[in-house]
Amino acid sequence: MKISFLGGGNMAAALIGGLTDKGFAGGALQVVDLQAANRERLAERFGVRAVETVDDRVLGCDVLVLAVKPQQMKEALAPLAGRLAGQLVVSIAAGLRLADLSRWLGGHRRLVRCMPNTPALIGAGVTGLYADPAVDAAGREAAERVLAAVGSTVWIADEAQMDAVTAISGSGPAYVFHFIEALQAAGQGFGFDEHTARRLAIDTVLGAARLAADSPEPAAVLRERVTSKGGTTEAALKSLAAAGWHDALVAAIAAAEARGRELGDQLGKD
Ligand SMILES: NC(=O)C1=CN([C@@H]2O[C@H](COP(=O)(O)OP(=O)(O)OC[C@H]3O[C@@H](n4cnc5c(N)ncnc54)[C@H](OP(=O)(O)O)[C@@H]3O)[C@@H](O)[C@H]2O)C=CC1
Ligand SMILES: O=C(O)[C@@H]1CCC=N1
Repeated sequence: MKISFLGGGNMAAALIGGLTDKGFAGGALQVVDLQAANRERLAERFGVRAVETVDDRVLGCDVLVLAVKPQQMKEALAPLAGRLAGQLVVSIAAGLRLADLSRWLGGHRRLVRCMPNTPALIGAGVTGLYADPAVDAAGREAAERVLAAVGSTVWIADEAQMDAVTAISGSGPAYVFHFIEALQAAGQGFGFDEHTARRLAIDTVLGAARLAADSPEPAAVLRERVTSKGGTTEAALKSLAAAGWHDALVAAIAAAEARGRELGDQLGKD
């Protein structure tokens, strides 16, 4: 399968890294990016062909992944309008709706909207996918093959819910990294050196996530098992509750979802 990427930034690099790790040959992958530094890094690291503008070789792919920022998409797609035929187009852009992408592409309908996340780089991503009803089973399978190579996949029945996927799992790694930062900073505040504090923080998150993934029990039960009556965890959780931590996190995720819808509304007007 030949895959071209329009945009070679953070997320494209994560996907390309994950795909080459999984045995996709760098020679079957191409990237278009405006930044020479990105092109050089991707070509050197993964052996992909990296070019500044779309050419016939880029268009001669089976799957074209749209990986520019939502605000850059309309302009980036202009040179492609009317030049696509059988290629499956997979957009990873937050907010942008298939109807708008299709219009900007001159009516192309072999379109799948998906939302991966950066752990794709190590094959540990999760991606939500939604296909235009015009996409056949082979098109859905091709999209799934690309994204399943870099983690788990979930098909979403209603395109409107893609903004919620974006808010939970697309942006989600940032919330977890923020949590790790706080755990590590607290450790360093207690006088641990950076390495020790980092290990304590990261291995805690890793272990807890693996336990949650392997356990048939809900996270709430696992949390209660850590929380001895009158103990240290109870003290910490009371402090978090007093600070409104749970509600703040839920509100933050709602803000991300709303921003996705807003991007779709604003950018789709053009
Ligand atoms: N980062 C993440 O965790 C995730 C991101 N996404 C989505 O992925 C997309 C890319 O995000 P991200 O990788 O973070 O963004 P980046 O800004 O890192 O990457 C986008 C790249 O595309 C380049 N570019 C802009 N216009 C064009 C063009 N016309 N032709 C070719 N290349 C172009 C940009 O160059 P320049 O810098 O000059 O503009 C930049 O290097 C977004 O739509 C985002 O919503 C989805 C899931 C997770
Ligand atoms: O922050 C963003 O808009 C993108 C989409 C999901 C993760 N990063």
